[in-house]
Amino acid sequence: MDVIALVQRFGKPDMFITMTYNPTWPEIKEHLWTTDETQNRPDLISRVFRAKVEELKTDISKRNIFGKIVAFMYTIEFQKRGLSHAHFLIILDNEYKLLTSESYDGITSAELPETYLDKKLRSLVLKHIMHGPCGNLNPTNSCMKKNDLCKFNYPKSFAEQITKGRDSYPIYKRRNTREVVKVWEQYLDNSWVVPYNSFLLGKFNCHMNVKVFSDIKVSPPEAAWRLFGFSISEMYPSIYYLQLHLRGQQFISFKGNTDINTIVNNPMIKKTMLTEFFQMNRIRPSILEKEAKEVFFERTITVSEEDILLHKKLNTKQLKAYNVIIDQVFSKKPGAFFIDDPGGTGKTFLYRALLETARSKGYIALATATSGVVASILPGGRTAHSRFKYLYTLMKISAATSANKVQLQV
Ligand SMILES: Nc1ncnc2c1ncn2[C@@H]1O[C@H](COP(=O)(O)OP(=O)(O)OP(=O)(O)O)[C@@H](O)[C@H]1O
Repeated sequence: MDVIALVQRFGKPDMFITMTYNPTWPEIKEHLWTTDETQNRPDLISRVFRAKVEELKTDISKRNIFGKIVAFMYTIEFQKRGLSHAHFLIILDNEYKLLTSESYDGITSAELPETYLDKKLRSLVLKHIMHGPCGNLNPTNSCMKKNDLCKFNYPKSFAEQITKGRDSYPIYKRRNTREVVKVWEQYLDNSWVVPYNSFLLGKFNCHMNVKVFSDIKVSPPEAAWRLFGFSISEMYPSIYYLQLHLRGQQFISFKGNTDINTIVNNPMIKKTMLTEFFQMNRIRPSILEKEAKEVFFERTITVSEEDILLHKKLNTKQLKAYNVIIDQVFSKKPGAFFIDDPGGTGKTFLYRALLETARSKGYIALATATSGVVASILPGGRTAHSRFKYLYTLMKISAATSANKVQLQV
């Protein structure tokens, strides 16, 4: 989402750089103990790799090696076997955009450097930059898909000059010089060279893939979408990051020429999104609101026509219990009653009559049971743990005490 926000503000990225750590970096080698192996020193690898990433970041964002930038972002990823790599996305300032495929040539190359020109660079390309090999030369390479093709489309076709592909991504200049180099016991030519930047490869001495796509054109629907200024992302509910701070230690912004007293006396500087979030939670009567909902729920339980007549149908024993309980309820004195009789003798029938009588007179009658099945046969019934938010601790319960109990509270 953050990257989309950057793209929305500054436009599409111009360059994509992947830097992979090199276990043979001198900074790693010289700090290994004689008994150490690189793979056993993730602490050292991480520190050195971080230093390299920081240096690359400085090259890009402060030394402006590709020109002035308006935005960049990077992520660090770790392959399963631990190879750390950093992906950088760079958005160049309009003035520095590379608007023709030809102008990419100065930034990236996808050919073997000529031996006599730069021996060191050539050895680095052979060491870090050659892809795979894959395909017939090495069918089990990790880039091979099920259809026996390389997912990065290597070996690439030869090209006399840099051109734009059908998808408007560049087809890099990879001339067929007939020159082959022996890498990983295979003879490889320019079709296996991953696009690289000579300066960065020379400086960082590691796998460093540099792709440029300033020139990528947008499709007509995308162009129209952007011209209309339609939003390219939305999320519901919205998520905001709140900047955390201690009490009274929030960042404030003010104009340099503002009098300090004016700043200090401005009531707005005491407010931040975080303080207002706390304030909102203080004001919002969330607990009261919940309670009000519960009361509303209980008061609006509909009593069926059948239940309204129940008290008139009670048998002698039921009526006796009914009268005792109802008298107690309407006398507004507390009381507790335990109804017991064999199954099917009319206990639930009695409870429903009691609930109806109390509710029809405007009382709140809570019907709870220890099991959901029993609760479901009582009008407005709920399990006791749900209604009263009991916290149960698991323990061994004897058969006698596990029988379902019904509780009516008025
Ligand atoms: N006074 C009554 N008049 C008509 N039908 C009744 C009366 N009392 C109970 N019944 C009916 O008898 C059946 C069993 O009653 P009820 O379900 O209330 O028993 P119970 O004691 O709660 O049973 P259990 O303990 O198994 O849950 C129900 O169909 C109920 O409608």
